Amino acid sequence: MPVRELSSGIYELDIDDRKMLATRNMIPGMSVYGERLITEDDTEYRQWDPSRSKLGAMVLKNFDIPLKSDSIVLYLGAASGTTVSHVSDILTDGLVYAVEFSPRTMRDLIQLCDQRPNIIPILADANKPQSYAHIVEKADVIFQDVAQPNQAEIAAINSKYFLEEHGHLMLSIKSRSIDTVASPKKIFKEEVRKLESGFDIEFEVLERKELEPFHEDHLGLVAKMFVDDEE
Ligand SMILES: C[S@@+](CC[C@H](N)C(=O)[O-])C[C@H]1O[C@@H](n2cnc3c(N)ncnc32)[C@H](O)[C@@H]1O
Repeated sequence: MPVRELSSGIYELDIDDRKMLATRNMIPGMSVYGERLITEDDTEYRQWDPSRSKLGAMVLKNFDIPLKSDSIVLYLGAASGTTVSHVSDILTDGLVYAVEFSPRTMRDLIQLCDQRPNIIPILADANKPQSYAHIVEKADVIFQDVAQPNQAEIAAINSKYFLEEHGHLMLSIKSRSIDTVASPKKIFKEEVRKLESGFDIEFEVLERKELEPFHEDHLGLVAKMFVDDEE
């Protein structure tokens, strides 16, 4: 079975002429959300369903994914850990701080963390980074999937607290969480404008693409914090 590494720790498997996105399973034999496990050359892979993961969709939309095996990641909107589990597979020498504010969902996430020591679960509101600033270290990547009307603002305040100077912000923006009637394109344009110049820190947007057909009315975005090296 042909296996191709698309990005650090992210693979495309060719099974019966069908391409499948996957990560290497950190805990062989255990699936997390009923996904398929495939073994090839003594390595077990876990199927990664892009329609259940904005990050998975961003991989298939050919974003340049800034995750490395030793990255420190702050993940906002972890839910029960579907996507966080794949980030955990990718970060063989790194760590993911997973923030989620629903206590019920957090219970599932904690079970996942029992098996995966590189996930640190944090029950907190991403609007209040000061409430977890004593736990979280500086991050190479902030990934945010909170589906809230003030997504850009949440991204900015967390970046201010936690993003390394040359780190990356990855964002999934759901237009309907911001405005149910306005056109998604208009909403995305305004969110990009806010990130570029709406806060006291500025971002340089490196890539932005809509996540269809995997997620309707969602924009994926990768940005860098703007740092004036001449100061
Ligand atoms: C779309 S789901 C995330 C799915 C997840 N990223 C995945 O791919 O597996 C959004 C999650 O963000 C959480 N959330 C929303 N607002 C939040 C906030 N202010 N702070 C922390 N979590 C939040 C919700 O409870 C929900 O679990």
